[in-house]
Amino acid sequence: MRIHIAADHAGFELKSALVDRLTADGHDVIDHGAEHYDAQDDYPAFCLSAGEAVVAEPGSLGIVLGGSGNGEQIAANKVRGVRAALAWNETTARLARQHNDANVVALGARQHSEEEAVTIVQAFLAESFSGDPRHQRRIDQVAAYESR
Ligand SMILES: O=C(CO)[C@H](O)[C@H](O)COP(=O)(O)O
Repeated sequence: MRIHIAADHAGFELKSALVDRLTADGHDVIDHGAEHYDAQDDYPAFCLSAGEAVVAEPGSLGIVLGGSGNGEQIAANKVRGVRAALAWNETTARLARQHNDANVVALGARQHSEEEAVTIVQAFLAESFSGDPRHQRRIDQVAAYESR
């Protein structure tokens, strides 16, 4: 699967670990920065770039990383067509796909061990949208608002 990943300084180390792990899992991972560790960098441009790439390439998924994942989720969700979910355990990661058809997952690198974060991301990537009409209806309502 094609995966677009992005992180600021707080998620930088986890991003490197995820690029290695997900590539080893057979995914095609595109890194949208940060390219280097810079303790003063800002997350929006990286997350917006990953979000735009996900929307431009249907079927791909995105991962945005920061200290909490909150700002990264907020930024990614500004891209029309992005449904970014903040996942904080395997269940919320799976539900983001099953119920919300999330195409981007946000994670707080300061909230998890590396192993925990990898497991959460792998759970997100392995899950599919249920296609249940009640979930689709709700997603469509949000999309209708977004396209006004
Ligand atoms: O999680 C984040 C945004 O939601 C950022 O990674 C976090 O705010 C960065 O903090 P600092 O500049 O103090 O390292």
